Amino acid sequence: MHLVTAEEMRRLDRHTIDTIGLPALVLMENAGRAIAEAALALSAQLELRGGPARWLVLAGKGNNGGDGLVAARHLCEAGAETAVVYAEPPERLTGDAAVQRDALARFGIAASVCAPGAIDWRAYDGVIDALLGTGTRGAPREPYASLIREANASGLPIVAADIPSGLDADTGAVHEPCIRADRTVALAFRKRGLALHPGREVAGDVSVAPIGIPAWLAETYGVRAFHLDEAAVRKRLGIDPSLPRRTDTHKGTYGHVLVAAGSLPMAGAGLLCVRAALRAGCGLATWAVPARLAEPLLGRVPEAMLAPLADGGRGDWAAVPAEALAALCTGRSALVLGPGLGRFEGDSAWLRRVWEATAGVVPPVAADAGTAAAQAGDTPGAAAAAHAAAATTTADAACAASVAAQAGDTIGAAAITHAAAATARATTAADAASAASAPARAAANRSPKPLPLVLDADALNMLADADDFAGWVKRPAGAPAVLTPHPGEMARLLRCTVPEVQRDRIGAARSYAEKHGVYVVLKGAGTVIATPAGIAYVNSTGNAGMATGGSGDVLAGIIGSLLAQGWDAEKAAAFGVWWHGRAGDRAAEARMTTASLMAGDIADYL
Ligand SMILES: NC(=O)C1=CN([C@@H]2O[C@H](COP(=O)(O)OP(=O)(O)OC[C@H]3O[C@@H](n4cnc5c(N)ncnc54)[C@H](OP(=O)(O)O)[C@@H]3O)[C@@H](O)[C@H]2O)[C@@H](O)CC1
Ligand SMILES: [K+]
Repeated sequence: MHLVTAEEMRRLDRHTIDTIGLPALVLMENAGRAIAEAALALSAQLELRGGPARWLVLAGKGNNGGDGLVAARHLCEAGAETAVVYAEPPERLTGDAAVQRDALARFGIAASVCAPGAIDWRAYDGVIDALLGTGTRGAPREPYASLIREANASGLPIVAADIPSGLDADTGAVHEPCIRADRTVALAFRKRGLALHPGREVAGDVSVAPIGIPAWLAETYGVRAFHLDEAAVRKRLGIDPSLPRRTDTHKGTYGHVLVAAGSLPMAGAGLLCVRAALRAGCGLATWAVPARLAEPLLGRVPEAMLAPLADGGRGDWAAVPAEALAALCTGRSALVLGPGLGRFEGDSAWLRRVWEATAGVVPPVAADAGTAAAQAGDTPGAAAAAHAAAATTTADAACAASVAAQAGDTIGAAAITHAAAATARATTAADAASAASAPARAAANRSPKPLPLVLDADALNMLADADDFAGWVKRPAGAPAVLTPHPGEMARLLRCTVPEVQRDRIGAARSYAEKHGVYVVLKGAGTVIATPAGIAYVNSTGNAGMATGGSGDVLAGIIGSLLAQGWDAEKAAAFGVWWHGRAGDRAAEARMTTASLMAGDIADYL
């Protein structure tokens, strides 16, 4: 379940050898035996030409090579025809690998030193790659490089010892050349590079073989990265993926998510997000949209409630005051903000107001009455009143009034009626503002209730453009923020390049999460979830068919829904990602090709 770096692995090895007292040769013996067993299991599945399986072991000069030599002995003992090719003259092997070299010679196993083009690959049924392991630095040099290329070109099944040779064990970067394995037997712990893209694509089926290094040692040494598979979901996160429910529950038990998403050109993003939220189990979902979208969207998701926000007839968010949205948060248990939102003038400051309102902060009342009304909006009525005060048309004021009415805020509704009437009488906005400001000021004395927040898509771009983000209020424990960037958005947030993000995805997500006290879901093959405490998960589910428009909107809806159900952010983000990928896999299985997958299918297979 743990994912280790090469350096962490070295420390765990050393502790086992020096402190626990297990000789390194015992670990190597266990490693080699596990590799041989994986090879034999593979031969049993292959259609061999009658006789015993013929295995070729490619051995490097380090301990990875030593593992391969042990595997050769065990294969031989099990009756397989086995040969060894050393990448370098065997005299260069030292320490435990040299012990294995000598034992192998006494066993009578055929061994030779590689020479370009000398191997007749047709004489074998499979290859054990024991050339390079966690001691690799940079791209394989000659003669390793040629051996790797030839092995790949042979078309033979390859079992890699620990990692495919040429893979960066820490980052998942694939050097040129790199072994393309059918199976990888990870020794003691899965190396990070086996879980991260593109490394996991060259590793084939990965199994983890215990070799004598105790699993608990990883905790002792502070290993804080995890492979997110079903075992981790059950054991580490403590979640039963069937999400059983008690019978004596009702819709109020499962939270109420507010989704603020969609604009005229991207209304579908909101549709996908809110549908996914409902499929992910929240009791109620309200979909806040620019008012112009409300009518065309009526009935599209009958299970969700629509909350139109006065938009000056634009169909986007540019004219929707942050306070009007913040006001809708009252009585809701999580907010998802971003899918299909679009960008507009001053949107970073707009986002800050939503951020602070959902973190439970009331901005200081400004001197100007109109601004005060706009900023004090911590209850539906007050904010809607502020909105009405700012409204220049009767229609907008009426829309704001309906928000207040929906929220059941009678003071606010009265203020709005007043403000709307003022607007209708074509008096100035200042008149309307003063009508609204009294209840707004009264409301300012009541603190808004904080709630969890999911930021996706353009909300992340707004955040990236906020030069003052480091100074934004820290979120209280019950109101975490989960950010769901793709690599481009992550690069904008970190102010670096996409290749820099992709080179170290765990490092990128983790550094941002720790620095800003947020949860980061860095999307892409092997989605990384990082917590403010420095824990990271690398997801194992999902497929390339999910690289399609709307897939991220579905994920944001799932995570928001789980947060609304009261899950803590680490569980909501990690399980949400795993579930999203799992649903994508199930949806892909139902089609002829992953290429046919659409984001809506993912929501349907939750
Ligand atoms: N107790 C333990 O430690 C256990 C370890 N175990 C096993 O040991 C593995 C780690 O072993 P390791 O540390 O010896 O390193 P390994 O990967 O075999 O290679 C190092 C050699 O490669 C060379 N080399 C480096 N880069 C290169 C390049 N680009 N191109 C070409 N050559 C390159 C480098 O030579 P140098 O450059 O230093 O001259 C050095 O000689 C680990 O993955 C697991 O399989 C298990 O048995 C369990 C117990
Ligand atoms: K290897």
